Formats: sequence, C-alpha cells, structure tokens
Amino acid sequence: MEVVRLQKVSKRYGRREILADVDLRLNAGELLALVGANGSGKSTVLRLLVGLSRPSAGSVQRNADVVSYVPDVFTSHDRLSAAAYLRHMGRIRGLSTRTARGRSLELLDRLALSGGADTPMRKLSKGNAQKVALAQALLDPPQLLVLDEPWAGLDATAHSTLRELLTETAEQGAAVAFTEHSAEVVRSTATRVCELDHGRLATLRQQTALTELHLTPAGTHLNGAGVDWERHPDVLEVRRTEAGVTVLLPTGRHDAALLTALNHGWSVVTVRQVKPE
Ligand SMILES: Nc1ncnc2c1ncn2[C@@H]1O[C@H](COP(=O)(O)OP(=O)(O)OP(=O)(O)O)[C@@H](O)[C@H]1O
Repeated sequence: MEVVRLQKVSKRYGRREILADVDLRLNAGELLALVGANGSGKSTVLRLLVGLSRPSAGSVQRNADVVSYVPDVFTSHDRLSAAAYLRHMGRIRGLSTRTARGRSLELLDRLALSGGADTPMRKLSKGNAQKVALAQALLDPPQLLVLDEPWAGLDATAHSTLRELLTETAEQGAAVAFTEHSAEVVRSTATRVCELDHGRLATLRQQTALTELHLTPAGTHLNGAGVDWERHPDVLEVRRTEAGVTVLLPTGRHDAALLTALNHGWSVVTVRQVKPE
C-alpha cells in the first residue's frame, strides 16, 4: 500500500532550486534511506514527506492518519521531565494518560534512557534527549515515520535498539524514511536507498528484507511433521538443525508459512529479520 508519494516535486528557496522533478513513492513496510552530500536536500525531502514544507511545484499525496517526525535538532522543552513531556505528547495524540505513561516508560526503558525519566529535560545529555525525541515519535504507532539522522548521538546499545524499533515499525505496516551518513547503518537497516545529487533523486539499491523462522516439530509429529519445506513456494533456503529446521523467506510472505507450520504441529522457536548482504 502506498503511504506517501511525491510527484514531480521541485523546491526553491528564492531563486535557488534545491529539488528538481523529484518522484518518490513510499510503501507500507519499506525502510527508505535517503543519502547524499551535506546540503543536497535530504532534510528538505523529509519535511515535504511529512507536510512541514510545501513543494514549489508538483504534488505530495499522503495516506496516513498517524505521521511521526524526528527532526535533526530536537528542541527540548526545558522544564518538563522526559516522562511529563511524553505524557503530554501522548495526550495530544489522543492517548489516555495511562496508555501514554505506560508506552513512554516502555520506550525509554528499551532505549535505556539514563539520567532518569523524571529529570528536567534541560539536564539530559544530547543522546538522552534524542532518545526522548525517538520515544515521542513512536508513542502512537505511526503509519508514516520520518527521521532526520536519528542515530546521531546515540550510544552503541541504543544504536541497535533504534534499528530494531524501526524494523518493527515497518513490519507493523508503517512506511519509514530516514537520512543517515553512515554506509554501514544504511546497509544494515534500509530496504531501499535513494541518493540526492544536485537536486535529483536516484534509487541506488533495493533490498528484499528476509525473515528467518526457526521451527521445531512439536508433540507427536517428531519426524518432519508433514511439511516439505524445500518445496514450499515462498521458502528460499532450508537448513536442518538438531531441534528442527530453519527456513528463510522474503519478509511479508512469512505469515503464510507460519500458519502452515502451526497447522502441521510445528512450534515456532524464533522469528528473526535478516538483512541481505
Ligand atoms: N529555510 C531555508 N531557506 C533557505 N535555504 C534553505 C532552507 N532550508 C534549507 N535550505 C538550503 O537547502 C539546501 C538543502 O538543505 P537540506 O537541509 O535539505 O540538506 P541536507 O541534505 O539535509 O544536508 P545535511 O546532510 O547537511 O543535513 C541547503 O543548501 C540549505 O542551505
């Protein structure tokens, strides 16, 4: 499903043309990385995607009720604590105080906020303030999530947690777009990479995200449990393990395989996203 589309979009600041004739479609489940040199217009594209900026020419169509945006610079609300700020943002998004509090604490815990959720935000370090900005964007699961250099300032643990959170958000059906300068982070996170160069957008790489299912025969079905995984139409690779079998499928087609497994008496040990090389 298409979540947002830029069609022949141009953007000028005064007489300077920053973007020229940009076409970009973003579908549910995609993780798009926008790359390019400093000043090439990446943040401008992100602001157009969420509607914070209007195109000078062309059109933007959006099909998302909940849109979340993490800017590259987070203006923290000085006197509020992280917990109070997130409760407030949750209520603005229509969540109950209880839900907003629970979800905030869960996200801050996953991102390992240090310094305390009740500390005034002006006392938080840059990385911890960034964690609050990320939690804000994920409070109410978005259909469109747009992040401007979201890894900036994060420590190693939060770095991988953010990758997991973005992948989960895409798996839940959101379209995710981000900018990032590290090739390694882009490679390990994005399903598609587009580069901006002199105002033009080009697709660099399209990846198919893969899911690995680790299955074990349950109960009485100890010998193969009636499914020939090698012949399953969606399965790309099968490996036998001591406990059962590991199968690799394109993400998005693994639900049907999971159902087949469960219907034939297999137990699901793990479901894991795998990034292709
Ligand atoms: N409000 C504005 N008014 C005038 N020029 C602007 C404005 N916003 C951005 N620009 C210019 O547009 C160009 C693209 O900026 P943008 O922030 O989109 O680049 P970027 O690719 O995100 O850069 P970086 O990698 O440094 O974050 C830059 O030359 C910038 O100076």
